[in-house]
Amino acid sequence: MPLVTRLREGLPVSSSSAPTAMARLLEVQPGQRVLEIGTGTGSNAALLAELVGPTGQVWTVEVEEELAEQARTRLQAAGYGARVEVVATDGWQGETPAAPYERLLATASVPGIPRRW
Ligand SMILES: C[S@@+](CC[C@H](N)C(=O)[O-])C[C@H]1O[C@@H](n2cnc3c(N)ncnc32)[C@H](O)[C@@H]1O
Repeated sequence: MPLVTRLREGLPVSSSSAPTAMARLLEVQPGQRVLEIGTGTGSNAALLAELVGPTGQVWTVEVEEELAEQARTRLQAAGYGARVEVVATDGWQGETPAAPYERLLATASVPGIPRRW
């Protein structure tokens, strides 16, 4: 089940996605450069880092600055600081941090697929 991790005015604004939904997004290979839109807790970014391994790199963007900072702290504490870069930005409107990538996945709701992705 998805777990709501952040409420604003009583409405959910961030959650840890259901593991069954996450599993379908984790089709990455060792050595790949991966961009995730929607860092949330950072747990999916940690899984991606395990899958791409020491020769790969993960960038993950989170529009909520406080959530980005919390995820960055957690990922560093868990030993993923070198392989995961957390960027506080709007993945829909903003520039992506280190294009090009071999995989891009969005765990945030987006109204379409921007050309720059
Ligand atoms: C379903 S949660 C992501 C779950 C996350 N992958 C994890 O492992 O916990 C979606 C996240 O996307 C963020 N988000 C929503 N719109 C966004 C955007 N345009 N750019 C970046 N992050 C966005 C939300 O703030 C929320 O934290």
